[in-house]
Amino acid sequence: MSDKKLFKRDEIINRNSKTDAVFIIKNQVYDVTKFLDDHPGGHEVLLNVAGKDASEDFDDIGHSMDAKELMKKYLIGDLVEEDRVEPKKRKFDWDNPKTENVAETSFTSSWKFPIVLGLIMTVLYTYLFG
Ligand code: HEM
Repeated sequence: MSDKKLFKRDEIINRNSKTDAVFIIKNQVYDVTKFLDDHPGGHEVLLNVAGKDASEDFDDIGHSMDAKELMKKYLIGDLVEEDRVEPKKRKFDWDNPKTENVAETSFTSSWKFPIVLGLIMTVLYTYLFG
């Protein structure tokens, strides 16, 4: 445990083989290469998520407390601060708000138009018939 490392998500993507199987669960990095043959759920499920974030898959199974205790043995480190995500949330690029740059709509199609039109009509009505 003393040699815990910090990893970037990019460093893990290619670690998805039988001889090097690493995945992420809740921002922590696990090397399960030596566990593949011993996993009660089989090695295939682990290889399927190797190189990826397995948080949801791990939770979906509803692993026991024993399993959660056992996983500590395979913990090799954490994700670097900027690659972490809030638990239960999918990774989303909040740092790139360019999509918010929506062009200004024309005045006639905006919500202000009917209000202004209504005001003009009211003033006109009062002026003519009031
Ligand atoms: C280091 C990480 C993991 C450890 C230590 C671990 C450990 C275990 C253990 C001890 C069991 C027996 C049942 C239990 O005690 O809950 C189990 C079952 C299972 N695990 Fe994992 N597991 C890990 C990761 C995963 C991941 C990432 C997946 C899915 C992608 C997965 C899928 C399964 C499945 C399908 C079963 C069989 C459930 C059943 O037969 O009902 N496991 N695992």
